[in-house]
Amino acid sequence: MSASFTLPAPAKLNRMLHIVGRRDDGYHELQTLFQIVDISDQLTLTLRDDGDITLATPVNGVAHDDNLMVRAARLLQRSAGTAQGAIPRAMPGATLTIEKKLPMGGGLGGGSSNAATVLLGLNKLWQLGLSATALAKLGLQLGADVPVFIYGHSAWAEGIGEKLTSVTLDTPWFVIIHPKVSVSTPLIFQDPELTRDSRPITMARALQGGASEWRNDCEAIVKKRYPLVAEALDWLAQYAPVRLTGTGACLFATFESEQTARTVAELAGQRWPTWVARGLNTSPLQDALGC
Ligand SMILES: C[C@](O)(CO)[C@H](O)COP(=O)(O)OP(=O)(O)OC[C@H]1O[C@@H](n2ccc(N)nc2=O)[C@H](O)[C@@H]1O
Ligand SMILES: Nc1ncnc2c1ncn2[C@@H]1O[C@H](COP(=O)(O)OP(=O)(O)OP(=O)(O)O)[C@@H](O)[C@H]1O
Repeated sequence: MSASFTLPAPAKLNRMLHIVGRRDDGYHELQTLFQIVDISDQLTLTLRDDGDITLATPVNGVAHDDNLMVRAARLLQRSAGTAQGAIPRAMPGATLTIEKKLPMGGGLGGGSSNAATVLLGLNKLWQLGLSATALAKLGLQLGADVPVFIYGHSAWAEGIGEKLTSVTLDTPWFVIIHPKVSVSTPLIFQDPELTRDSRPITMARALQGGASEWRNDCEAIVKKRYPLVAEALDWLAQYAPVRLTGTGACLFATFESEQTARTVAELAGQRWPTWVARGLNTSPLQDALGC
């Protein structure tokens, strides 16, 4: 057994996001198209036999025990160590390191993706043999976006983002910019002016796209509360159709040509942190794990 894995934790974009209701527990019912893109954090998971879970590379602003990587590892350890019907057993541990490239709280799902990579990677490193379904169920306890990274495919999502159907999307080039402001997901979802009553549509209709369907219902309120997002969006919209991903703050513009994307990214890069990314239909994580 290999004692160490280095694995990617890619970003996602919400190509569209509609809010169709609110549950009694405050969580929102969504309809969204997730697409994984080819920019990633890089994680290394190394086996240790003393049972400890340690993150050796602290992430700025996130306490060790709150880090979604550490929480994912401990959750898996607890759950596998006390599996129903099995004799409780001593579990191995892991040292985790991360090379963080994705912005935090940007709507690119970085934290959720880190958690998914830890769950899939340690499942293999610890030879647990848990199914993707079991790992996605565990992951959902950590964040609404974890399951899509566990399955690792473009997906139509409903519920709070956990009812996933694999789909195949076009794979354009994206220019992603971070308007240098942090948007709080809970605050946007609590905002009294948020649109929560979009009419549910079918997956087939969503896949046909079109300007009125491929919108993000969080966008108007995020623009209103965060003028820096509005400014960046209006700037980028000069060049191509632009949308917010998740609850922001990141914005993405869609291009058919890599060269045009790179030209616009160069201009954007003079004002904001900017990435050029290609849309994918399968995640580089699943490719690396040979799933
Ligand atoms: C907006 C999206 O990025 C779309 O992909 C996700 O749904 C957010 O996923 P996430 O960051 O993993 O969110 P979580 O950590 O699960 O939730 C953060 C907070 O956002 C709110 N929240 C989140 C997801 C959802 N469907 N409804 C909500 O109301 C809840 O107040 C929650 O406390
Ligand atoms: N490993 C981690 N990487 C990033 N954020 C983490 C991590 N662990 C915990 N967090 C916390 O989670 C918060 C959300 O981070 P994340 O990068 O997932 O946001 P996001 O891109 O907006 O995600 P989403 O699109 O799912 O809303 C961060 O502000 C941070 O406090």
